[in-house]
This record gives sequence, structure tokens and C-alpha cells, in this order.
Amino acid sequence: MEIIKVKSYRELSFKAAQFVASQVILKPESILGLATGSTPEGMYAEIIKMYQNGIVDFEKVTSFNLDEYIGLGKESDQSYVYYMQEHLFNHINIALSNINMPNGLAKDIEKECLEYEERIAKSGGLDLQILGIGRNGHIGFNEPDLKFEARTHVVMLDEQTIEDNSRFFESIDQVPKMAISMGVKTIMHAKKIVLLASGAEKAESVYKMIYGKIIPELPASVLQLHPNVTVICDEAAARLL
Ligand SMILES: N[C@@H]1[C@@H](O)[C@H](O)[C@@H](COP(=O)(O)O)O[C@@H]1O
Repeated sequence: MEIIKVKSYRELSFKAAQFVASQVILKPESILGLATGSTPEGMYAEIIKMYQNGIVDFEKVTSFNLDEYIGLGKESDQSYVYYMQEHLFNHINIALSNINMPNGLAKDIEKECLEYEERIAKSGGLDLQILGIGRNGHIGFNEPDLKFEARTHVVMLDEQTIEDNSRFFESIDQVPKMAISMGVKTIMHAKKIVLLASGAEKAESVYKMIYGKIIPELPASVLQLHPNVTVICDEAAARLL
């Protein structure tokens, strides 16, 4: 793992955006794996600036998002599809038909998971996957478990994740209890992974991800086995390193 420690969230956002831009500049038809949460918001803002300045062009890019809440669709401002439109897609020239998000409103969720996985495979696989990390070490919505869940699947969200993500909702009762998430194998098949971590509350999971045992109880620890991972963390998240 390559570890890049930066001073501030701003620097983290800029560095992360540089990785995305370099990927797309070198391969305009890149397949990008994208993440949501507070952490990548700054990165998306920097990517938009780069696009507006003519540095990077998304015309041929295809995207796959990591996860989505079950029961939420684009009408809901808490859904990840809404988030992605607001924070990125509405501001760049990515083709609508090239945007892929798990459908949290699908009637047959199991089928949706299978088809999502197939779509990723058919695209040729992810060139670059952006990840955040949960306080409990989750990646995407792969929660601490007794085994690593390989492929895109249905997840029961952890109490801690529901509590952490409740800040985006009016009340904790409104946080969906289930989600669809790419699996660990889906993520590990990406050619390159860039994980972003910001803030002191991530310091412990970042430490365990890098130096801990590779166990499904800390899902991000599996990244130790990937040959091309870059972790970008600010000073607070890197506190224990
Ligand atoms: N499913 C998302 C993850 O993909 C994200 O990495 C994590 C951390 O989010 P934040 O960046 O807001 O701390 O939370 C959510 O649960």
C-alpha cells in the first residue's frame, strides 16, 4: 500500500482528484468505481473544476457506484443516486447511459445485484475504484462480518453505520436498514484503488486496515492483498500511523 499523508482535507481532495484526472487523461474510456459519503465531496468539487478548466473530459468514461440504500431512489435527496447527480454528474459531460448505480428501488433486489455485477464484468472491469472507509472499517457497505462477501449483494447495515449516516437524515429512524453494495471481490478486481480517509474518527480503522490482521471483521483490511492501493489521509486520520 502506498500511503500519502496530507495536511488538510483540501489537499486530500485535490490529490484524489488528480488520481481520477490522470486515469481519465491516460485512458479516456476509463471505467471508474465511485464512492459517496462526506469524504469524497471535496474530490468531486476539484474534479468539476478540472473539467470546467478543460483539463479532463468525461465523454467516454463509464462509472459504477459502490452502493445504494434499499428503498431510496433519485427522488430522495438521501439516496446515493441523488448525491452523485448533485456532487458530480450534473456538472460534467459523462453520458447518462454510461452512469451505473445499483437500483435501490428494484423489485427483485437479488436480480439487481446479479445484473449489476454482470454489467461491471461486461464493461471490462473497474480501472480505478475510489473508496472511503467507515468508522468500523467498512468499504462500500461491506460491514464487519464473519466472512468476506464476494459479489454485489444485499447488506444489513451495522448499528454504527446507521448512527454515523443518520447525520444526513432528519432522524435516525429514517436511515434505511438495508443496502446494496459491491462485494469485496468486486472491489478487489479493480486495477487500482484509491482510499480516502479524513478526520480523527477514522484513525483507528485506518491503522487496522494497514497494520491489522486481514479479517472480515475489519473489511478494509483485505486491501492489504491488493497490488495497487493508495491511501490518502489527512493528519487526523493518520494520527496512529
Ligand atoms: N457507504 C458509504 C461508504 O462508501 C463511505 O465510505 C462511508 C464513510 O463515509 P464518510 O465519508 O461520510 O465518513 O460511509 C458510507 O456508509
